[in-house]
Amino acid sequence: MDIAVMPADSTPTWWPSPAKLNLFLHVTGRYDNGYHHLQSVFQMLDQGDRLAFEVTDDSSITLATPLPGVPAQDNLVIKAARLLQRFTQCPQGCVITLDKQLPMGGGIGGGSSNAATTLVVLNYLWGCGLNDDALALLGLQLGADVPVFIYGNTAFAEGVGEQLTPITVAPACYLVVNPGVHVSTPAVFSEPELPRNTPKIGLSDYVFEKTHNDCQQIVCNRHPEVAKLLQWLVHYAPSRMTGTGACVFATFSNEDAARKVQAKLPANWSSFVAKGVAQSPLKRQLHDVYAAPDRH
Ligand SMILES: C[C@](O)(CO)[C@H](O)COP(=O)(O)OP(=O)(O)OC[C@H]1O[C@@H](n2ccc(N)nc2=O)[C@H](O)[C@@H]1O
Ligand SMILES: Nc1ncnc2c1ncn2[C@@H]1O[C@H](COP(=O)(O)OP(=O)(O)OP(=O)(O)O)[C@@H](O)[C@H]1O
Repeated sequence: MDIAVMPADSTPTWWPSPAKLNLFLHVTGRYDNGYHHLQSVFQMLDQGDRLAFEVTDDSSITLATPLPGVPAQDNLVIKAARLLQRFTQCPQGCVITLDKQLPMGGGIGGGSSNAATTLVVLNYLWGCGLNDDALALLGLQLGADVPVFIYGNTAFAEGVGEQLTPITVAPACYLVVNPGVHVSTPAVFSEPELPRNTPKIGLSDYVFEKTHNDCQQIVCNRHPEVAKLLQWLVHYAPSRMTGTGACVFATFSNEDAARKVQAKLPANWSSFVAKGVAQSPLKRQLHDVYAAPDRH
């Protein structure tokens, strides 16, 4: 899989829905409701899915491009649109087109990012007038990873992943590889052997080499293909699993180096190369739209 750079000027208007990586993931505790207290760096990427929205005068919300295996009412895009419509009592509806490029359930945030793009863009197109804080609170109802895509910054995260502070990390190009196994996020977080008391670090202490992913060992034990992929990749570059997997990323200083290793990958592992960005392409496009002199 090779993901094309998302165009910002094609017709219909496509809106980016970028992927993220968890550069590290420490589980530092557990809340009474079963959710875990995490520390992480969310790295925004310049690659991802894209969505288009056609506003309708009636209140119907339709997804023109259903995802195989995901009923429309469970699709986070539909859930996000309905949530915003209900919360703002918006009388309008929409037809949504989702161009799915990212592997699903890979720990790269596909569904959460789709939900965030839907909230951000419909807020604009429907003229709801909510600010990012309000949208992030709404998004949190859909998933712990939605707020970071609303704000759209590479960020140090705490809480369940919703307490976000922008962070500057070294520029890098990532080879993201999908080992092709499905890892259930709730299953990883309910594992008795999951380390749950990693000492907290400060934002300024973050160094890739001094951090880790607390979920990685458990996923490697349960899914040998992930362990095999990591062993293969670390031979070429610093590598780690993202989120609760199953995707793994290797870190390079430039695109050429990443593409050289991508060319050597065994054929059974799909992959894409992406640059780390400080601000998500969604936020950049939105900024341009709001800044345009002829916007209505
Ligand atoms: C692990 C990460 O991928 C890191 O980016 C995310 O925090 C997961 O975010 P997400 O997929 O949006 O997660 P949610 O849909 O909110 O939760 C899925 C499941 O993961 C577990 N979960 C999630 C986040 C968290 N801080 N603690 C948890 O224990 C819960 O069992 C929950 O039922
Ligand atoms: N628009 C969507 N895109 C992808 N998955 C969706 C979507 N809507 C609902 N889902 C469901 O959510 C599940 C998780 O998908 P997703 O791609 O968000 O996982 P992920 O990359 O592991 O996310 P995270 O890193 O946030 O945990 C899918 O298996 C699918 O059943």
